[in-house]
Amino acid sequence: MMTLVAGVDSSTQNCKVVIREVATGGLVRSGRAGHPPGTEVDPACWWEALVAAIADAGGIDDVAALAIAGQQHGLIALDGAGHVIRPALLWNDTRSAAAARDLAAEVGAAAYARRTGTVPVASFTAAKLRWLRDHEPGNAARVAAVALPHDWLTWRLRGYGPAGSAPLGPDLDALVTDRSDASGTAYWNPFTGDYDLDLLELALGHPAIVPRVLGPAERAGTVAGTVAGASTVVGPGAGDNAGGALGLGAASGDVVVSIGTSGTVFAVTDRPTCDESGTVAGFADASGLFLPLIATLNAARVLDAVAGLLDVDHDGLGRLALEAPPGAHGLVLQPYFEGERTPNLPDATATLFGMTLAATTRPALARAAIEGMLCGLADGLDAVRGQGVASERVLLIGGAAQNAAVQRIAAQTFEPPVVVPEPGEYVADGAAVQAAWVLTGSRPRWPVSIAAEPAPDHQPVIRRQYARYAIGGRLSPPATAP
Ligand SMILES: Nc1ncnc2c1ncn2[C@@H]1O[C@H](COP(=O)(O)OP(=O)(O)O)[C@@H](O)[C@H]1O
Ligand SMILES: O=C(CO)[C@@H](O)[C@H](O)COP(=O)(O)O
Repeated sequence: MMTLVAGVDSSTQNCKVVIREVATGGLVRSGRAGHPPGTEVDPACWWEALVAAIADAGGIDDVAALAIAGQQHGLIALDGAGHVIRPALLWNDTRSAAAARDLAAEVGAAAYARRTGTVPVASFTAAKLRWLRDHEPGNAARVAAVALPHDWLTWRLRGYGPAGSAPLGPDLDALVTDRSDASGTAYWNPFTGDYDLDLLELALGHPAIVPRVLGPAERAGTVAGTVAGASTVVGPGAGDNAGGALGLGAASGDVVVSIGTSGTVFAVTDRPTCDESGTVAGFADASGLFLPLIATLNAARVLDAVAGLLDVDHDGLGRLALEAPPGAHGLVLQPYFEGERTPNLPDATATLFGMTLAATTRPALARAAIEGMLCGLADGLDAVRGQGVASERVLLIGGAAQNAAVQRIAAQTFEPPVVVPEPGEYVADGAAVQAAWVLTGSRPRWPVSIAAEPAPDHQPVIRRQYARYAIGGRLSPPATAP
């Protein structure tokens, strides 16, 4: 009989479940369910989506182990009885920008980076705790424990929750997490592997329980009968980007560029990084190593918005974009629709530059949208490379990576060769890899095939034009002059 494992990606827009065979990695079943929009979400919606996505995947009664990866940084504040105090503040909620600046100023940016590998920006959990202390002191005073989305879902799945609504009750000491998600809190130290609880207290104003950090293949427990039998082993889970790296089996020389709700650029390294400018976050990965990363707030949804404006679907947007030449006749979209995190401009809005009569066409706008989104990621790639990370190839994943025009324009924007793994849910796959690792004690190396390798076609005009309109300065000089 096949031994099956499940991996979950509780991402910003959806919950996705894959069920794979341990021996081969073959996909057996999958499911998904939607999440509500917005940057403030009741975690109960994520629990409902998890239950629905598991049901959509045919249930997990025949699954031997499961792990949950999820969107990073989101603040789930719990009271002493295990109740969620207020809707979670997500990674892309920028109301905590001033709180992040305050924390960085109080500790000193360089000292903060040396203690956590990161300098606070609005996305990080510590900044959200400080915002809570400053704006909702009554709620802040009630905080007994702080969890991230994947920690809380893992706790719920194991049977914990508010008294009366969960079989094992509100045991806050049973909360667990992993290194990768702990490293996104800005109160965990990737150099020592310990929490820096003075920083949590500085942010929140008082101590709180934090999830115990498990190793990459440590058991979190078992499912206690809510959606499955009692024998399904549960892994520690991971932040979604670390999950993606695990699912791809990213190795030295691979830089992953993910174009989902967030845009991210990251690589697995054997040494932690410490960027005192705060551009590159010095995260941990899900295999015991490290994950230097930059994230942008404006990625696939830039294309969703411009496709909507042009009244075309994603393929139509791609077709239009390829009708315009590289550089889109000088039209540049600086795509800060949601503010921006890299560069750190939380209050910015999007701007269209270079409008001439020749450039004011549907094809030029479609291309400018794709180029602008990719230029933000290319600047991030330079910053990651600036931390000494090798970049022999770019692995392009995430919803928008399936778009043929995005693939082709990526090969015109990034300098390293671009490869596109076969369409898949690599974050959920990484969680499934972890589940198999926890179950068997050895990390599986399931094959990942490459679906496309767009021909190298670097077009310096794209980044040169974009850089002309940069606000907040370039993140770092390009690796070679355009
Ligand atoms: N062919 C496509 N071209 C461009 N964008 C796409 C395409 N397919 C999906 N998307 C977009 O990708 C996003 C979802 O990507 P995904 O990586 O699943 O995101 P997340 O994990 O952040 O929820 C959505 O905004 C969706 O509209
Ligand atoms: O904030 C970050 C990484 O630091 C984001 O990457 C979130 O983890 C959300 O990811 P998606 O939902 O876009 O996959």
